[in-house]
Amino acid sequence: MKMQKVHGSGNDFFILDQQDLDSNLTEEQLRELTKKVCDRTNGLHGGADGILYVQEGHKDTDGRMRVINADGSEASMCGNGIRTVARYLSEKKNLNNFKIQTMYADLQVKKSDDLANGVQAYDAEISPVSFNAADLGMNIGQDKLIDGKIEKLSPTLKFSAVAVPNPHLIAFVNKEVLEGDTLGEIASYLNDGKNEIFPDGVNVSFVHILDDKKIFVRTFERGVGYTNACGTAMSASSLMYHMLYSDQVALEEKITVINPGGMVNTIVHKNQDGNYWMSLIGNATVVANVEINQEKALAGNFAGYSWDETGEQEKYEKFINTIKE
Ligand SMILES: N[C@@H](CCC[C@H](N)C(=O)O)C(=O)O
Repeated sequence: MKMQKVHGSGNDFFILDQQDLDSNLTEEQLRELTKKVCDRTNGLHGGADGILYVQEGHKDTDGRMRVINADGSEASMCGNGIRTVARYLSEKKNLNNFKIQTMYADLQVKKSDDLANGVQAYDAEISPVSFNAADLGMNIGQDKLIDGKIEKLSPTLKFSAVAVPNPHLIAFVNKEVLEGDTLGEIASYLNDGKNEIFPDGVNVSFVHILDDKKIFVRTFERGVGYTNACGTAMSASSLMYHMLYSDQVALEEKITVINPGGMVNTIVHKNQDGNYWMSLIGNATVVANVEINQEKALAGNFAGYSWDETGEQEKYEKFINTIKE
């Protein structure tokens, strides 16, 4: 069974095309395979943040992406991942500008200019956007939360909750809080499977404004934990940056988003019916082409797997070093 090891901003995944399966997978087997392959300790070549499962899409699209988190839970969307799936389908079907079917929307994707030599980039639509508690799976006694307190979580921090369409809880913080333990403490509680605020969990991000139109986003993801980056979180954070700091960034203006794994650019749009959507532009790096035995992998046995590196990771790291200078 073939797979690709990929990443967007260091948020890493295995792309698994249903057409490359040795035999069909049940839903339970897909979840179990993901947990085994992505395990950071005993998984495949250092594991991953999840599996991006690629299937044929319905007639208005050129493919379908399902997002399986490292813990086996399924998410409605993956911003870093859809850029890598866009590249995979672009190269498989010789496309440049097309739509990918996701759980709640068919999303436009297109190839973007390379970020540097050997660092390919794609532009992905992030939508739909909702602030409604029902769409967020949020129970706080009110329908929306925009720059408001949740006393049970923090006496001081102010949060915004937005679904893009997966759920995100976002707070703007200073550098000290950004780098501290509070994010992990709050996110671990909200993803414990028992709390009443987000019973289905939520991706939690702390955002620090670095400069005009430049932010740093650190994310603890539902179903994964801390990741190098979360594309939907960076998009949601960009939207809240525009809404709460509109003097710094207007609609249609490019925002530079830095994260522990690299960077992306985002643009916040508002369409004629008043709904927001974002463009998420960033790398789509193929680290290696992989071959494993599917039956053995389901048992967590990766003996004899092949790992054929593309050389792109070295070029990505060289690019990132120029960003961090
Ligand atoms: N890292 C992804 C988001 C993956 C799903 C998320 N953990 C969730 O459960 O909603 C991204 O780049 O958006």
